[in-house]
Amino acid sequence: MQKSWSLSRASNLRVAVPQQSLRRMGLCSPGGGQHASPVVFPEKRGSKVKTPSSKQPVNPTSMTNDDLLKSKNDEHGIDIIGGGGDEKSDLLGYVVLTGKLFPDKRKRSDENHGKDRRPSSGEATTHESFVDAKLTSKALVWGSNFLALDDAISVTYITGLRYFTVHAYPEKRASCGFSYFMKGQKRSRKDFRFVAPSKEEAVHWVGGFADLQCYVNCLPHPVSSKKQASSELLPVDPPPELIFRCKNPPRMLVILNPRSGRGRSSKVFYGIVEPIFKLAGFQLEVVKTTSAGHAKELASSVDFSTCPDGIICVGGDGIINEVLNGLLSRDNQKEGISIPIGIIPAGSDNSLVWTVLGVRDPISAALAIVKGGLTATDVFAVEWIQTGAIHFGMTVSYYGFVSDVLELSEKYQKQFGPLRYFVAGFLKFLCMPKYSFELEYLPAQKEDHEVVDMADLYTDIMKRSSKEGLPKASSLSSIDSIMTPSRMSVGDPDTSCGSAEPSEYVRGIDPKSKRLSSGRNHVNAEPEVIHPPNPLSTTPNWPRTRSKSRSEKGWSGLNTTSDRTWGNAAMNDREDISSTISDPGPIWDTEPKWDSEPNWDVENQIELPGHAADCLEAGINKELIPRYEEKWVAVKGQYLGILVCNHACRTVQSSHVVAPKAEHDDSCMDLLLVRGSGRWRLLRFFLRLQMGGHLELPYVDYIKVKSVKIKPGKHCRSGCGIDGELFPLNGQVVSSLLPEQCRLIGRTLGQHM
Ligand SMILES: Nc1ncnc2c1ncn2[C@@H]1O[C@H](COP(=O)(O)OP(=O)(O)OP(=O)(O)O)[C@@H](O)[C@H]1O
Repeated sequence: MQKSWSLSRASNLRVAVPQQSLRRMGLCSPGGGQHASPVVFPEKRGSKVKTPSSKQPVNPTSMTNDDLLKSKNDEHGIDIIGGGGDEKSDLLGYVVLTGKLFPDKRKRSDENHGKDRRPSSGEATTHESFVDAKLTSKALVWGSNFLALDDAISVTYITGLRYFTVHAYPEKRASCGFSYFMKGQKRSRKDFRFVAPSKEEAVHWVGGFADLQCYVNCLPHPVSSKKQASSELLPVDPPPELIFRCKNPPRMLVILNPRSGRGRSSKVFYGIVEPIFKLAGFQLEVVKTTSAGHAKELASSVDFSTCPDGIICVGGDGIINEVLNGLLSRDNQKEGISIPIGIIPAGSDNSLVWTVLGVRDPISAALAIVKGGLTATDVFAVEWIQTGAIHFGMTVSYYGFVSDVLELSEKYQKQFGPLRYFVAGFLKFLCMPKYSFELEYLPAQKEDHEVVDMADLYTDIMKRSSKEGLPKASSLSSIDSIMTPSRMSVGDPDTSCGSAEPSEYVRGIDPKSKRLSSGRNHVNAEPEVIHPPNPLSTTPNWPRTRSKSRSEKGWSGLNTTSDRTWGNAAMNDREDISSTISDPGPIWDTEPKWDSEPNWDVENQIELPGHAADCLEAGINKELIPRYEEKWVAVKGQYLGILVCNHACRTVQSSHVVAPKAEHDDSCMDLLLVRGSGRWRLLRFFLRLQMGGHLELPYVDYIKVKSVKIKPGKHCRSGCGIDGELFPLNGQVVSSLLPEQCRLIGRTLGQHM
């Protein structure tokens, strides 16, 4: 009877356990999770460990919260108090184990000495001293107390004793108003020690935690270990792995950037994070980087058998980017991208882990890693068309003002640390140049899946990047060496030798050029021009007037205007008008600034791959060349900024996001265009960004795209920032997603079960 319960319990658990890294979820005993606990205990006394009732497993989705609470109260008299009872019952999941426990709140001096401290009379010897306790798939509930398993790291149990300790990092409760100031240090360690009515029941409780993938640190009984030392003939406790279905301790490589966060990353790791990993039984090999590029080198060459469970990056977004590029520069890139990446935020900017997993403090990040699970995340590649160099990223690539700030901020790294972006931003703001770009983008639409064969792209880009080697990731601290030609490294995008032709990768994205490259260069002229901002148009300076712009709003889905439904179109219109008063003016009300540059079209002709020649050959009026078969949209002009976001890009300083509709795994990138020039526009943009209203500005376009090609105007000097790394932008780059996603370790806290 009891055994069959064990079996059903195990199978229930298997259903309940989320799809965590299977490698990480390997079980100690040979049978893995397939067998029942070898330990069978008779039911005992009034405080027996109860088998789940016929109602169980409790399916919280099929019961109302009231039902759930009522049934719990009826069965065991468990009183969940503290407000938000409904909320807590939602958190309970299904019941794994019920029984009695005595919460031992006294400080233990004998904790690690293995003495089975007998509760003093009146403490726990009587049945009444124990409280009802319940272990569910999501929480441990005892009396009126509640511990979410998401907050629990591990359980320590000394074999043969009847108490055990649950180690946890619950959130500190901040009195209202103070929570803001507690950001980043909301959790602290708490050890909960429980005495079970008997040793057998203690084992059962600990086994329940093990079943729920909580690491069990099982220590030998000190007496038996002493005896064992003195005589091999004396019986010893059975090895813990025979009792508990513990998960194998994960083995990982830690790459720590000691320069991150103004040098605080070592403190963060050794002082805060490492103890958590130790408690959770992790086996870590820690390597501190010695220079920029070291992390990439490590990731490109590490033997995965030494860190089968992943690589943990301690630092900012820069170190993660290095690791990603290192993994993708390996011979076996598919294996490289499949290696899970854990992130401990310890740098000045940690947008990736903050946005994707919702954690921004090191303790929560470590908890997310301990809890496991994987979060698939898109990876984008930026390719320099002329050189063929490729750099990968997971957060954002940007051009214009922001990349200039990134460049200038390098100068102030030592003086100002994380504030350097603000200082550089202010200085750049005072002497702001004009940025002109030509860009083409492929809006994300259903049909795009048919047009773009991402698998081909992937094979191609992987083959090429493997053969040619990826460019060296350049840190902020080595911006000078990137920007100064004489000091450029071989792998840098700008110096790599390559064909001036767009690569196969680019052709793959652009079916037109793919066709041309394979000699099939006929044009299927369509009867209708659906794309007024045709870059090949002989009519200069579109869009010129407000009325034209308005009419453009009627196009279906292929232009920036219609894509503004992500913003607020009505608001845009109002903003358009108001902005003419205070602004230099919306782009369609005044001559666009780029119009004032003489001979823009002569100097900055858009050279669509093969397209112009094709048109001329065919003798077709360029104005009438339809482009919608490819669905690429081409625009050009002055842009304060171009941001191609892979996820929402939450900034550490504010709770607002740059790209509100972006998802890290939606196979799309979100293109943000801040049109025009001038300080006032820029200031308005940043102010509205702080309030989350930047998309409503009339000069901001927001488009979901599959791919973007960006080329700086002739007199435009702008870099290309990728996840905080800066590269020169001399010539066209194309940004697209890889079909393979990388895997971040952890899930948004609270979504583990
Ligand atoms: N030991 C090292 N010495 C100097 N630079 C390093 C070292 N290790 C890594 N780097 C470089 O430091 C850069 C920044 O790293 P990271 O993003 O981890 O920290 P950060 O504090 O967020 O810094 P930043 O804000 O400059 O990005 C990376 O681009 C990386 O190439």
